[in-house]
Amino acid sequence: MNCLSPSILASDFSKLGSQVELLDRAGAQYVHIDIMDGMFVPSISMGFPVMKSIRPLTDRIFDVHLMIQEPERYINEFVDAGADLLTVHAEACTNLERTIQKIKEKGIIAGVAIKPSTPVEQIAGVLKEVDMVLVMMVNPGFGGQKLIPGTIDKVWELKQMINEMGLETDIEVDGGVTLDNVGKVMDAGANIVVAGSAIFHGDVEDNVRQFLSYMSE
Ligand SMILES: O=C(CO)[C@@H](O)[C@H](O)COP(=O)(O)O
Ligand SMILES: [Fe+2]
Repeated sequence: MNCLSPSILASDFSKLGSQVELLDRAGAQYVHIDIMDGMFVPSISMGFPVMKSIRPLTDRIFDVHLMIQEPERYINEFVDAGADLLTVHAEACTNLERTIQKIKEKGIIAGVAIKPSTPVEQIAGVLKEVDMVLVMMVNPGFGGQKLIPGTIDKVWELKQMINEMGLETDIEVDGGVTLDNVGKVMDAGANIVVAGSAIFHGDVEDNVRQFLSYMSE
């Protein structure tokens, strides 16, 4: 199934609650929550209190993208804060297999993410264990960047690998996705689309609807 996951990093934080309600009303299936620790990536974004405060506002899937070093330290806390889907970076884990196992033991959806410079082969060993692979289309750390064209080939490559292994793993693309390039990334094999700055400008509800109608074609 194709799903849209608007990234609230690009939202107006002074009215975060009403913006999340708006995403829900417009039909976005996921809410993408970027967690940055100032170590794995240079920036610091938000944490448990923010997640807890918006959790009662929607039943949509909380798609939590952990850009933090050694994420295994905080899995329990993110689940308690309302995560439905936890994605950890392959580059950030001391023991990737154990981290994924720990997420799955909590009964939620498990994802693994790779940076643009990380080859898909690096996650071949955990593909059978995860529900989703997040392919970064920009270097993680900031919203509003331009999609790096070579990353689309990585999505193709990953899709092929998933098919060859007889799996049905979801592929999420994150960073620089707009209405102009969403067709290309979906043709390459992505079925979950993160969009931040392309959603949070002008009429947010209308932007969500435009993405959704494009993605259902
Ligand atoms: O994880 C990240 C950035 O590190 C993303 O989720 C961005 O927040 C997406 O924003 P846009 O590139 O769509 O503006
Ligand atoms: Fe993200």
